[in-house]
Amino acid sequence: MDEYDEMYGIEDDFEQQFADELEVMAEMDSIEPPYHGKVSEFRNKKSAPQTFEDALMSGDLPLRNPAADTSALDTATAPPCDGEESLTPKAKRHKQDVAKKLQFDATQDDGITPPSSPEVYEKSDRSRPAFALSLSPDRPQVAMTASMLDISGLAALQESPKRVTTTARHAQKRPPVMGDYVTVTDSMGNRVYLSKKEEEDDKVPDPRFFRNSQSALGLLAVPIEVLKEQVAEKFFCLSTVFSGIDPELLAEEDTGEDDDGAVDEGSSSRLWVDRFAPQHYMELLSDDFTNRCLLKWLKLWDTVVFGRERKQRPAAPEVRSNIPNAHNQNQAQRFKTKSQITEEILEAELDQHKRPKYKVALLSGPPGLGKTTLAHIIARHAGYNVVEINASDDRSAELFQKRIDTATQMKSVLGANEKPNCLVIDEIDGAPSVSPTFCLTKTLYCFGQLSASAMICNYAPALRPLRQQAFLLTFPPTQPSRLAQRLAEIARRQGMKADTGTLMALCEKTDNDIRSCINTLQFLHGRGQKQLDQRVVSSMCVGLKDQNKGLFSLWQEIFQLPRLKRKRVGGDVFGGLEEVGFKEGTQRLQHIIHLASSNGEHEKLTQGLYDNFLSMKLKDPGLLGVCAGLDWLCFSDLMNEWILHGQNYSLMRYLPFLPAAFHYLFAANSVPRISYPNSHYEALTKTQHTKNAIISMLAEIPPGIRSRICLSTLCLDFLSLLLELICPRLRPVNPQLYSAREKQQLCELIDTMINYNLTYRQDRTPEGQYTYVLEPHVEDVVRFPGLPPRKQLTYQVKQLIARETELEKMRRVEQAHQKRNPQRTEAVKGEQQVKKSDTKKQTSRNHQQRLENIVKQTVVESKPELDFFGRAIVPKEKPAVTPATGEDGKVNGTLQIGKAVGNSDVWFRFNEGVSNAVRRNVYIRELL
Ligand SMILES: Nc1ncnc2c1ncn2[C@@H]1O[C@H](COP(=O)(O)OP(=O)(O)OP(=O)(O)O)[C@@H](O)[C@H]1O
Repeated sequence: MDEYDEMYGIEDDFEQQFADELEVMAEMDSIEPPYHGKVSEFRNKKSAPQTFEDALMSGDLPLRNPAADTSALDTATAPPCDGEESLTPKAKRHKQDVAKKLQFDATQDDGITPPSSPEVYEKSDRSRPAFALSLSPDRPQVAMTASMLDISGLAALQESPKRVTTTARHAQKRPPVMGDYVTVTDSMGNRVYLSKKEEEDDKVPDPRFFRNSQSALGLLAVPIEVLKEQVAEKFFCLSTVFSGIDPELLAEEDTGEDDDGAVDEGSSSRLWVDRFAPQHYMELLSDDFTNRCLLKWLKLWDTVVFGRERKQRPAAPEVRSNIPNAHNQNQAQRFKTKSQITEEILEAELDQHKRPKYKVALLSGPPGLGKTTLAHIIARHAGYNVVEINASDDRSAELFQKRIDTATQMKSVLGANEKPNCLVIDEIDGAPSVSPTFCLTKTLYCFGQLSASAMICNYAPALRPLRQQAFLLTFPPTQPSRLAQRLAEIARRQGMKADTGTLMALCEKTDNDIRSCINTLQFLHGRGQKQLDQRVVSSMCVGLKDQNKGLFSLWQEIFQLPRLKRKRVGGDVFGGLEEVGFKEGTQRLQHIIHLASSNGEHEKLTQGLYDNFLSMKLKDPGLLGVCAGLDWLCFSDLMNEWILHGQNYSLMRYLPFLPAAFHYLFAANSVPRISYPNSHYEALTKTQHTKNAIISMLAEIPPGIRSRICLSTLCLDFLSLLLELICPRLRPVNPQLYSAREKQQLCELIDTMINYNLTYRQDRTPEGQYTYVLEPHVEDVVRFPGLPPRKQLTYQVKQLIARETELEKMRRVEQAHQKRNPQRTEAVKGEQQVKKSDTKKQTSRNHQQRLENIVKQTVVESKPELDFFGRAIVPKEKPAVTPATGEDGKVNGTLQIGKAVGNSDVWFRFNEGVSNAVRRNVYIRELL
């Protein structure tokens, strides 16, 4: 308890307050040998009395094993010495007790209180530190081990390599303003503060002890570094247990030294892929062109992100000077390298905001080539803060979108991360299917000026829309020589011996997968394999991530003999297995089965085999191979059916044998030309189309007929005959000109067509010609494509049939309607007639009015009738009729024009002129 506490009567209840924490920390450390005591045990244990001389001696004594030397220090109270390791926290003593028990009389029984701080963390061969403590010049100087003075955390200093001296000269009544100090209370209760002075020491102090003693808050009994190491060790032990690597062997490995002779303990437990991961651009193994392109694309953002103007690329003068004329310039333009073209595209395509046209870069390629590593290194290299999202982690589109928004719209404002973000979306092919397309497409338009984005994926069809908007970079395989060189370096640093040939074989085995190669090396090293040879590598079963080849390469491998064995196999497709020998044959079989099973797309694979096997170069005049292949296809089809019907998926293991059989039947030396299989899709579409046509035809057939035909009967027996029936010989003239027999034939045709729900519909060909097609289009069901129909009706006949069919349908509908509702029909008929007559009257009235007007306006000039010689003819006497004169004395027009015009039921108007219209004789009686 210090002065402050004494003044205010505050009890030092640290132990009570933090008892639980101390307990937990003590338990955590209790597993560490050799101290197993818990805090509670220490609390209950009374420290053995220790004389000051003892303490002095123990401080000056060379370090001993406390177990062996129990006399010097009680095990419970003694600080851990070299040769022992204890992380167990010891009970913290009340400072007051310590102070009170601290006697400077050598004869006093009350010894120095054992240190409360247990921080002895690791084995050390450092000499035990000691303090020279002088209270006052007139008192004898005393030297004591730090372990004896456990005051205010001083105990921690005991492990410090630095020697700390406190002298009475520095004894002050108040705590010194500067520097560290020790508080000392004598038996009289006087408290003084002693400044601490460090003695020179050659050894560099371990920062963790230093920190713990001086700047730590004392919240942790064990420094965080030690805890981290312990966690790392435990994690490593667990990971090795799960991965099957003997931890003891790896422990051995951990003690091994690299060429520098020093081993970083933390790094020994790490995976080699992490340990030897490249840190700089120059350490990348990926193709230089790809690296440069990505860097260049990222640098395009510099103008908007960092405000740096882009340097204009100087023209290549030497190239130009070498080109004498325009023709050669054109040639040079034409023969630009791929890198030149891509770089020019990258330079040219900036939008109006000076941003690259493609806002995202999409890196694709087989696994383990270092795509993610490249994205990280390039982004860091270009001055960005890398924000990585693993798209396969977020299975919902919303979450994925949220993460992207956070990464693109937020920016760290603290510390070293105060840089613009570069969003790296790893495994984008594993994102929820809608996410990549929609979320990212959306994001592309929202991209602020602070973000660029790189996406890493393998191959996924879901990414097709995204590919159109992204700067695409396809990773070529890593060069085996470069990879082997890197592997050799890693092996050398780990003390493994491996020649280049072996490492090249490893590269080939893993398809140049960096991750797989390094992991294999570590695995072999962990098993104690310090010398690698080809035999070891070839006998290894190397696990590869996503090792499935594309369908095309798979078909190619099936139809092509492996390169090494080509000469020996020859062209005999049946004798291949015998000739190459059982072993090689088995290997090929295994290889193809493995490829087919890892691909998983059995259906598509089989379709490819089916579509392509006949176009292979076969030396098989008897077609025995073809028959065998078809047998295998049937077998596979049946198997598939059984699997799906019976849900017996254990049979699926037999499916990859079909590709293996095809390999032995049809594989040849030449490179096969494989086309993507679409016959199945075409057949499926056609079947669907045909079914739809038949179903729509059957749907409208009257029940009386429908009951006698079903789908299969219609297709197999009936339809071809029906199509013959509906093509009678009809003259392409007006049906009114048909003879009675022809009319009868037409009636029957219309009847048949309606009964089988067939008609002709006008259509337009792509060339723009009008034509009539049968509706539903059932002709395709029974006719082979490309063959002309046996009988063909003319356009006019089809038009006639279509029209008559429609009319007949309407008539039938009306009849049916009438039959169903005769009274209502009568009433409607009556109404219609009344309406008709009304309309007629109305019409005639209108006409009458118009005619009357015309008649009124007509001025009939009465000219005297003249004879041949121009003499007036005297009219014969007529019966005396009172001339109907109007009130105005004019002669009535009706009388003069006659009844025919004014009051007749029939009237016409004559239009002068010429007409080419078809003329017909119309009798008045027909009009009445
Ligand atoms: N030049 C190199 N030297 C050593 N190790 C490397 C090198 N390049 C990559 N690696 C290591 O290889 C491993 C695979 O790299 P990375 O994850 O970048 O590949 P990837 O192409 O993204 O693979 P995936 O498609 O499976 O995600 C990483 O652990 C990385 O540390």
